[in-house]
Amino acid sequence: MLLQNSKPQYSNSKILHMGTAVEASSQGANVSIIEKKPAVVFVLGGPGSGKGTQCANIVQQFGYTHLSAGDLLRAEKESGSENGTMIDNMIKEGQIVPSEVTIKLLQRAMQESGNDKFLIDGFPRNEENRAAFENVTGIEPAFVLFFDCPEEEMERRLLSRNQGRKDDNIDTIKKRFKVFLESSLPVITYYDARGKVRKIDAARSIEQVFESVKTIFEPK
Ligand SMILES: Nc1ncnc2c1ncn2[C@@H]1O[C@H](COP(=O)(O)OP(=O)(O)OP(=O)(O)O)[C@@H](O)[C@H]1O
Ligand SMILES: Nc1ccn([C@H]2C[C@H](O)[C@@H](COP(=O)(O)O)O2)c(=O)n1
Repeated sequence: MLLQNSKPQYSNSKILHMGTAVEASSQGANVSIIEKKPAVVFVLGGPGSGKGTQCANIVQQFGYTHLSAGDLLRAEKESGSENGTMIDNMIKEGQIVPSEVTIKLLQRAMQESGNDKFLIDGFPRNEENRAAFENVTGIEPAFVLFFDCPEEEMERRLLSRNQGRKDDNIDTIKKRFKVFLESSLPVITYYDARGKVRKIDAARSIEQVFESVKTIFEPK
């Protein structure tokens, strides 16, 4: 098993129901994104492991659309949605928002993008996210990009991120680490058992990490 043999930093170790498919609006065709069988890469790793940073590089070089589940949830909260208070509370506590909410946001963003290849960053975050996405969309990821990074390094990065995020404080960071270990790592283990995990040593410079990432996306 990849996660066990290659000394991971952590060793302990939901978009459309065909019936609820969102119809294309801005792209002209009334075809749901799911029917187009998009390529999906899940981008996972602990808080601060560098997922967003590397996704920006992948977008530039390989033409994917980057969808950050966290960014979509923050934008939904800011939009004054009826779920705003719930989302805000969950984020402050480092907890995971119910799959139904996150999947709807991902579904809409995929539909509106017009693209057919997606980096889904920070999702699935737990078994409920994973199973619901699969059930609702029928989509299996092409692979899972896993950024493996020690907690101390992730903590350093988050505390100096300086983007005004409410959850980048030490109390919430500790809660996020706990949720990552208890709920998110099992999802990575699930995909690893199916040969889908591409693990990257994320404790290096941004440039070094991207060199490794490129080898995964470049055509063989
Ligand atoms: N390889 C790296 N070396 C040093 N700093 C990095 C590296 N990668 C990202 N950073 C910095 O660390 C911080 C966290 O990175 P980023 O936002 O990409 O992480 P993330 O995994 O998306 O975090 P989250 O899950 O909290 O959204 C940012 O300030 C970023 O500039
Ligand atoms: N699938 C997800 C992704 C994110 N969230 C919430 C909880 C996270 O702590 C927060 C920030 O996510 P990040 O930007 O760090 O990826 O957003 C969630 O509930 N479900």
